[in-house]
Amino acid sequence: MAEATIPILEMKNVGKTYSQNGRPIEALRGANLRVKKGEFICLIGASGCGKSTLLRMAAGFETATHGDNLMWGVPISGPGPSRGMVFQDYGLFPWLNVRDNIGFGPKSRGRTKAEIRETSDHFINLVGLQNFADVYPHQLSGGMKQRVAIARVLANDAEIVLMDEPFGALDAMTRERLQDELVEIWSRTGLTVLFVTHAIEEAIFLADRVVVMSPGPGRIDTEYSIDLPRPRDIASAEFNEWRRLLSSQLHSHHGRKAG
Ligand SMILES: Nc1ncnc2c1ncn2[C@@H]1O[C@H](COP(=O)(O)OP(=O)(O)OP(=O)(O)O)[C@@H](O)[C@H]1O
Repeated sequence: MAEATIPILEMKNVGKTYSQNGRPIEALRGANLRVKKGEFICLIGASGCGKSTLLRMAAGFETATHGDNLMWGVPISGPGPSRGMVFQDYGLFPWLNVRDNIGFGPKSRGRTKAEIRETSDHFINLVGLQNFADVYPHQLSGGMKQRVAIARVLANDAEIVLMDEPFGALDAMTRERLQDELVEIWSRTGLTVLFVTHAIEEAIFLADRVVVMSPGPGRIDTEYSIDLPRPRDIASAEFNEWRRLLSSQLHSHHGRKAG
């Protein structure tokens, strides 16, 4: 099969049962997901529906209890640099400047000084931080930290970036700015992104495809391709139509009428 037709990430009938004080907790049942290279996928759903579990399985931090969890058709057997996790606090090393944060992965994999410099400069340019290479994380804005975090996973050869509610704790204005920046980096780099969120609007703004999950046990319910042109206008009638549709779908899971 040609590479283009193999999904970068594929879950086939994946289930996950945790054990909590000897009691089984079925976090995920029968999940099927195909992610194509370059797609931006948002996972959305009520608390406890297995979003983080699914993301952590894609990262290789968790193993499936049953089913197949594949990258380029090969079983994922543990964490690896090709799947880069970006954490809510960005996980930057405060004692390293931007260049050294980005060069950390290549350095720990034994690359030469010249190679590390070339790689970090390449990704510094890619995310537009040329003037900030020698600056430390505490001197950066939230948006810049995000750019460093993404450049760092890219410099580590990530093909897919996994993000678990990275903007969950931010005020609305910062959040909107970071969403804009993320879409801009994604469209420029051809990255594949799997992004967990609770926020309907965020999912519609970011995603090519929104995957709606539901709890008890966690499962994938429905997928929607968001066919709105980019950059997306959150005030448009079409955007509102998506907001209404997803809201009513999510609220149907816990019996509340969508407003
Ligand atoms: N390490 C674990 N051990 C035991 N149970 C777990 C573990 N991780 C998650 N669970 C349980 O699995 C279920 C799914 O959790 P998960 O964190 O994947 O959901 P989520 O949709 O990401 O939730 P939230 O939106 O609140 O972060 C929950 O019932 C949770 O309590």
